[in-house]
Amino acid sequence: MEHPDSNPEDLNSSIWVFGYGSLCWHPGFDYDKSTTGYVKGYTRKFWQGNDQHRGTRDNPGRVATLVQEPESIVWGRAFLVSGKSAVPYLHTREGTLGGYKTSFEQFYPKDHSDQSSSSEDGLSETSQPIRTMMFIACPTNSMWLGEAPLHEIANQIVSCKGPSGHNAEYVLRLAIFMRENIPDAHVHDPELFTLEIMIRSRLKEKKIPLHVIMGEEAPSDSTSNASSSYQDDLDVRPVSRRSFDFTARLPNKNLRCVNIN
Ligand SMILES: N[C@@H](CCC(=O)N[C@@H](CS)C(=O)NCC(=O)O)C(=O)O
Repeated sequence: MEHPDSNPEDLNSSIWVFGYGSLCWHPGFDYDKSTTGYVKGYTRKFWQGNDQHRGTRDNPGRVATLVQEPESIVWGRAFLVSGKSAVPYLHTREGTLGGYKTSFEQFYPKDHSDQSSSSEDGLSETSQPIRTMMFIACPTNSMWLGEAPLHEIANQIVSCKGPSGHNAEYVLRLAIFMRENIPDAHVHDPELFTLEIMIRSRLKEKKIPLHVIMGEEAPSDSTSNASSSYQDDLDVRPVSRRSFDFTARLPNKNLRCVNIN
C-alpha cells in the first residue's frame, strides 16, 4: 500500500480509481472508462460506520471497507477519471464525509496478463496491473465500528437508513453488482453473499417489500393484487455484461450530501 504523500494526484492528469462498495454501483462522477478486476492482499468487510448516507448519528449504518489479508483478493470496479472534478468529489464523499483515507494499490483487470502492454491507459487485451487510488477506512477514524458477528451486522443493516437510502440497499446492490459482473463472485466473497441472504431473510420476516428498500416504484402487479405475496424477487432485469448497464438501471438519485458540480 502506497500513501498519497509520496504521490500527490495531479488534477490535470488521468487517474484510475478502484471501487469496492457503493462506487461499484453508484460512482457519482464522470469517468472515461471502467472495468472489473481485483486488488490483492485485502478482504471486504462491513466494519465502517456511516451517518451521512446509510444511517444517522444516533443509528449509524455499516458500509464497506478493506482490511488487509495477505492471501485474499477483493473484486470491484476501476474507473479511469480525467476530469478535474472527480477526485475532489471523491475526497469529499469518501474522505471528509466518509472517514476513508486515500491509498494506492495495484489493480488487476479481470483480463490481465503479465505480458507487457503498450496501451497508454494500461487497458488492452492483455492488460498489465494498473496503479489505482482507493479509499479505505482505518480503525482510527471516528466512524469505525469494527468487527462483529455477521448476524449482528445483518440486524444492524436491516435497522438503518439515511439520506441516501436504506442500509440494506447498499449491501443488496453491491451483491447484485458482483453477481452480475464478477465471475464466480460468491467464491471470492462468501461473506458478502452470506450477509445478503441474512438481510433478505430478515426483510422477508419483517414483510418489508424490497422495492421500498431499493427506493423503487412498487412492481405493477403488486398494485393490482392487494393480497399480493411478499415481493422477494428484485425486479432485476437482465443486464448487459458489456458496459455496466447495471448502473443505467438504478433510480436516478444524487447523493444528497455531496453534489458534483
Ligand atoms: N470506498 C469504498 C466505499 C465507498 C462507500 O460506500 N462510501 C459510502 C460512504 S461515504 C458512500 O459514498 N455511500 C453512498 C451511498 O451509500 O449511496 C468504495 O470504493 O466503494
